[in-house]
Amino acid sequence: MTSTAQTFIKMHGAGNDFVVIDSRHHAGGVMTSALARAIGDRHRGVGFDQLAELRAADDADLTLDFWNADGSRAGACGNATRCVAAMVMGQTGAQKLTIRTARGLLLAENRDGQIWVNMGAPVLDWHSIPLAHACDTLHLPLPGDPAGVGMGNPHCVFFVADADTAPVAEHGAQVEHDPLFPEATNVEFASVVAPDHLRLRVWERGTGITLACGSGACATAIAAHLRGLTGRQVTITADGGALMVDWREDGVWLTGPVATVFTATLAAGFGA
Ligand SMILES: N[C@H](CCC[C@H](N)C(=O)O)C(=O)O
Repeated sequence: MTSTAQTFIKMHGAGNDFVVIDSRHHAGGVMTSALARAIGDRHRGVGFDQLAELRAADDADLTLDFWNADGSRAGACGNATRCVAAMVMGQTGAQKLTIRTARGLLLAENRDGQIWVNMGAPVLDWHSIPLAHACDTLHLPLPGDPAGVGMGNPHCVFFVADADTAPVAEHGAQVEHDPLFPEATNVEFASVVAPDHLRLRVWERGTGITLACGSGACATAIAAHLRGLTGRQVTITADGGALMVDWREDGVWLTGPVATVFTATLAAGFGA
């Protein structure tokens, strides 16, 4: 891939930014951890919170794989899924898409121009989040009484009086690698604005502070509802914009703004 120029699309969903690479014509895809890390370098590469690679799928409209800026893989990325779904729907005119991801088959729907993605059922058992040992996942044995929720990736959600003053960088970096999370974790700091409105700031595993996180918004909405703080439909005000989460019987639906920034080509030999 490094000998021929590689085209990519820069997109963001509520400021959570992505490099999207369309490898549907390359069986198996082209991305590697080292190349993702090189592209993800905001000084020497392009920069992104996640890189999303599209690949062909036998049993779905497309396959999506996600990488973090440090070159690690992410099992889920709600905002990139929304962005890619909007892009492909724009190309083909499809109103619905099935998307194969590491967490299973997801459904995206265009409802009056708004792209919704069903992120699947939340994971609430300790073993599958995964946690290192059995515990009450709604009240993890950590200072600050966070909740643990899996959305195809692990989330540790702290409810705080005011998310705006939460020590996201310091506390987030520390909790990300707490031994309770054998695969590390994304970390959310949320405060309740109203029974249908949360304020959220996020520290993402493998990336750091981001302006929004779709799976984090879903995990936060689930934890808030299970703790009796909110209903099943919430608006989540992240630093980069507002996301909406609707926990229905068939899964956790997510929507929010989508933007295409530019299309460009990596210089031949980049990352070699
Ligand atoms: N921004 C993404 C989540 C990335 C999660 C990733 N940092 C991980 O390692 O799980 C989202 O919109 O859901």
